[in-house]
Amino acid sequence: MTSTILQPGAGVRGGGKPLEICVFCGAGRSNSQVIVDMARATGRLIGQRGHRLIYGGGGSGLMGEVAWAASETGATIRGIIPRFLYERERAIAAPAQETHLTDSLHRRKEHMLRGADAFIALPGGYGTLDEILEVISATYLGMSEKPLVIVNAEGVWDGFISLVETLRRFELISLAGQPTFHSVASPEEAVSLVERLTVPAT
Ligand SMILES: C/C(=C\CNc1ncnc2c1ncn2[C@@H]1O[C@H](COP(=O)(O)O)[C@@H](O)[C@H]1O)CO
Repeated sequence: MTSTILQPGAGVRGGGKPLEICVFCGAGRSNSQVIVDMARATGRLIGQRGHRLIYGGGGSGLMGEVAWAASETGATIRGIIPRFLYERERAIAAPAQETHLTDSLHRRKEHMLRGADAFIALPGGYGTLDEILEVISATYLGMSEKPLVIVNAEGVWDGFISLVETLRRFELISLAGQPTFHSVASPEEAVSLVERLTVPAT
């Protein structure tokens, strides 16, 4: 995908190029303040470092937290949401953004995968898990080289990471090829890693 060159004066701290960072996370809010804070920190960092947010378009739950924090720090936002979820996930309560309505969850994922330079996954439920697996599958099958960084806040992804390790140990997942995802402990590490691993097309 292509990314826009920054105008003079605008932009990414440290002189890098702005990235389209797609954040996957729960539509629910979580009962953990640590997780909510990490969602907000992720959105804030994306804005503070001059990147753009792509996300699921919701205005509530962790999705809403990421989007509002990104918006408050000046990020441009693209929300991609299926029509049937628009009301249920309170897209009306989301910050100003370019909203892209799709006909299905499948089309939403296609847009996210095509439009982003990199992916950050926060805690979430089935939907987040599904999005993580979509990116991992594309990387595993050699169809994508875009990095996926999982923020393992409160150890919510421990079970998933351990399952992948087990599948590798039994050689049910190939050990060859590039890693299909990275796991970090904090939003700061996630955004820094994404910046390091991503070379947007010019
Ligand atoms: C059983 C699995 C996936 C099936 N479920 C979903 N697939 C795709 N997207 C979904 C699914 N359930 C909810 N969503 C949407 O994803 C966003 C995050 O949801 P979360 O469940 O809170 O993480 C949200 O917009 C959901 O509506 C596993 O393969």
